[in-house]
Amino acid sequence: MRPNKKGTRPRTKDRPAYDDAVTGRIVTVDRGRYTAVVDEDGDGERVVIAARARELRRTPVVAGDLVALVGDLSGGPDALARLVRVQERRTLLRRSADDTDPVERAVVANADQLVIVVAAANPEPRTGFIDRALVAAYDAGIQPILCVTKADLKDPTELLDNYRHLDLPVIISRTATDDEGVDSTSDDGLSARLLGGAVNQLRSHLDGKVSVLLGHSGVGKSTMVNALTGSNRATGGVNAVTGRGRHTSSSAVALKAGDSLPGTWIIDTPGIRSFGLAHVDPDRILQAFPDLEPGTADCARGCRHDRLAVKCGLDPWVSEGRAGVSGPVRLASLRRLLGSSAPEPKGNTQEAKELGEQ
Ligand SMILES: Nc1nc2c(ncn2[C@@H]2O[C@H](COP(=O)(O)OP(=O)(O)OP(=O)(O)O)[C@@H](O)[C@H]2O)c(=O)[nH]1
Ligand SMILES: [Zn+2]
Repeated sequence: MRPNKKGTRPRTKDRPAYDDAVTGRIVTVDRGRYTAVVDEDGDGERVVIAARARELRRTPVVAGDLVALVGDLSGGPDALARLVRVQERRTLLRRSADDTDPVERAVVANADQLVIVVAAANPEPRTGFIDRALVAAYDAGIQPILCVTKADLKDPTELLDNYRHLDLPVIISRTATDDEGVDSTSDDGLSARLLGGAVNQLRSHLDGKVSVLLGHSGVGKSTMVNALTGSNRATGGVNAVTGRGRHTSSSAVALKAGDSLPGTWIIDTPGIRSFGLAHVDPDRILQAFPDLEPGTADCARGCRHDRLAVKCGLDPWVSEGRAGVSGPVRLASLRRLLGSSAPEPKGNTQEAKELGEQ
């Protein structure tokens, strides 16, 4: 019998088409296991654990990714599905380990917003950290939002002066003493009563969107996340499985916010404290400083605008006050970022490493 050529040929050359695949959203990745939500906001919403198909071995899959799943999609305790495809990403937040590391790492896929959380005091806010996060957000095409916590400890006006020129929504949070407050508990079990108005303001920014929260340890991030997601966590479902209580790795975790529109996700990034920017083009860094950018019009061609630049147009731009009172601080910040993404002059490697910690 002659073999039927057509019938034995695989559906595509290298891999089957998986017509029966179901779409899931990755909520976290832990030691080769991918936790996804399928039938999101539907009656059959459930958590499915999957392993990556062999042909995807080299493709990074991160929180926020939309993926195709086949196999056992029941969501039962021992069920293991197979992750066979990653959908094209709308956005991809990336970092490199430090500014000298050319390997870029995917952090979160398909985020709409990056909420940069800093405390007004305790710990002291670092503009270097905010600036790095802004560059990473702009580079990824993600809208940044600045959330300043602990405004009860210190007035954040001076900090915020640095960012007045940016199209940057700012939310100022603090504790409340009266019944306007929302009680919340941090992941370490410390309780705080946050000003309800600030929590609601942040909530309205997050509604219907996928938002990444980024902040140093101790700024009050988990207190805020729990204030936003609390009621939903308590009812179980997705968060009973993906809540940080059971989560041991330091990778990003997507959480559903309680009482919010469908499609609202908060992605917490417990292990990420700094953003190396080795992967970002210096021109993109400059774009994160729209208060300074026009000052480069008079630069010589090829000017790097960094601390070694001669006759850089940014120097008169700032000294003439055209970038406002915060101009000198902003220029110093820009130059730190440019200096560390550009090829380092010899002998400065240590400094670049330290700046990576900012
Ligand atoms: N004064 C004041 N304290 C706050 C505020 N928000 C949170 N805290 C307290 O700050 C401490 C740290 O808060 P966490 O929510 O644990 O901070 P975190 O950013 O999640 O820190 P890690 O869990 O280490 O990542 C806790 O004692 C909170 O109760 C605030 O607005 N004002
Ligand atoms: Zn210049």
